[in-house]
Amino acid sequence: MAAVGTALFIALNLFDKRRVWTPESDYYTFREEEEEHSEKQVLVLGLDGAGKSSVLQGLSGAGSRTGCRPTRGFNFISLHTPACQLDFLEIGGGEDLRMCWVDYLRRTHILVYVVDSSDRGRLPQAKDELHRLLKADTDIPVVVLGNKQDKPDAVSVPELREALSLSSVADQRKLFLLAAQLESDGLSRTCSLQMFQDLLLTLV
Ligand SMILES: Nc1nc2c(ncn2[C@@H]2O[C@H](COP(=O)(O)OP(=O)(O)OP(=O)(O)O)[C@@H](O)[C@H]2O)c(=O)[nH]1
Ligand SMILES: [Mg+2]
Repeated sequence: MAAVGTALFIALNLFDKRRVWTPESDYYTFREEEEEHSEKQVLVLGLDGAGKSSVLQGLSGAGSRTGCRPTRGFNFISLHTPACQLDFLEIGGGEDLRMCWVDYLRRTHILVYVVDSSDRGRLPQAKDELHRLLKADTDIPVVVLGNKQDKPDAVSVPELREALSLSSVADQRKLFLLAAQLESDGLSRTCSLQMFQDLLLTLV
């Protein structure tokens, strides 16, 4: 049991520090620069039903947003761009999963936080969860997507800024608020997914 525990610890340590073990020598550290250019992690969070999976589906070009089921655990897609590979990790927004969100900030280059702009009753909760994340990591660039702008009861972008208390966020923080609506064919009008992707590439 102890051996398994030790092996697991070493494996986690190696993964975390990006090192490999060579039998004849000490740890060999990967050339970090090389890695940094190739893969960037984008963490996609937000309350359940906000539209995280739909965004990923749109980005992957999989088409219709209809048919997304609630994410019970994780959802992962990779986008290959000329500049780098963007690895998107969505963690489901259910109450049980929100507790582990902060644990994933550490290995992330950008946080995308999706909000259902039409779910007025849960905007205070969306705000609290967002600020919990902002407090847990004070550096990571954040893109807030005010989603479902197509719905008649959706709050406007200035209202969303107010409801999420974004003006209270420190000036030096890289924080963007974009309006989004994912059409049922997977395209977005107010915030084109291409524009969103381009923004992410400027932030990594
Ligand atoms: N009208 C409208 N509906 C949307 C939009 N984006 C997503 N939806 C719908 O909202 C519902 C929830 O979307 P999901 O993408 O599954 O939400 P999620 O954030 O991944 O939810 P969890 O995985 O449960 O955390 C689905 O029925 C989508 O079709 C949008 O822009 N407009
Ligand atoms: Mg989902």
